[in-house]
Amino acid sequence: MTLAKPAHKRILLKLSGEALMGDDQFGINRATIVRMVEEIADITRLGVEVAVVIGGGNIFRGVAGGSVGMDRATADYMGMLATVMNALALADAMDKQGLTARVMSAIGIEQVVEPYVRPKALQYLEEGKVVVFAAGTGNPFFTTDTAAALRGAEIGAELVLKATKVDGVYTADPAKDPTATRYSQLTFDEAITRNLGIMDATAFALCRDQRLPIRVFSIVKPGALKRVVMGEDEGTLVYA
Ligand SMILES: Nc1ncnc2c1ncn2[C@@H]1O[C@H](COP(=O)(O)OP(=O)(O)O)[C@@H](O)[C@H]1O
Ligand SMILES: O=c1ccn([C@@H]2O[C@H](COP(=O)(O)OP(=O)(O)O)[C@@H](O)[C@H]2O)c(=O)[nH]1
Repeated sequence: MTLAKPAHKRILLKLSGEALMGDDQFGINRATIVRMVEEIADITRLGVEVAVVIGGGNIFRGVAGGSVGMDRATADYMGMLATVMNALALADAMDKQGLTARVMSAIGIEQVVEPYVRPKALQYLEEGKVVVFAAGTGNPFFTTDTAAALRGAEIGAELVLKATKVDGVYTADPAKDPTATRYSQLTFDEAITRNLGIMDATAFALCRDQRLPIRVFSIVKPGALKRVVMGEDEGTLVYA
């Protein structure tokens, strides 16, 4: 008997901060993070090299009231710091479950986490460690979705996996339009011209130019991550 092999060798997983909240209003839900790490551990056991870009919406939303009227760039740096907190929580949960995780930050914060250095990140991945990219792109006016596209391209990932609360890309925001239907696949140009709000246009454009496909899938659905990695039809594929 031959064991099924994963369809991808190296992937970039984007976890939104909101994915860490579980059913809470904001912050990090321990049970949710543990379940997510179990799913990641499952795919690393298949030999898949995993890098993660983590969002910050869960923490940032809790303090966003204080950012009203603030300079946009300053608020964005607060958002980036929120992603660092999530990255530390995620890496801690990974270590507790027997994975070796390394956090790399796009902004200098050496006493807390090591800086992002591309060759070092590649080395960690080759060694089977999970690399968690914190602080997004390190620049205000960007999102962690764009950071996922950027880091995905830099590390030569075969696929960007965007784990969200919805199970794919819909014709309209399913949270607002109950008649919206899900695409099983669509091109980047279609996603951009139809202004489908699931990811920002900068992220889509970067992936399109680098011919780096994205699969949007549900983080809530057990086993979905593994099915995506095995090449099964799950969520929505966005391709060049
Ligand atoms: N066309 C669309 N298809 C699917 N989801 C969409 C679409 N437009 C907007 N969304 C919204 O995008 C969100 C998923 O993105 P995610 O990155 O997880 O959230 P956030 O950016 O708020 O952290 C969903 O909550 C969904 O309501
Ligand atoms: O390259 C980046 C990535 C993130 N952010 C800030 O960090 C916040 C949290 O990131 P994001 O909203 O992408 O997180 P998610 O929605 O995935 O939880 C954003 O709102 C931005 O303010 C930023 O300024 N530059």
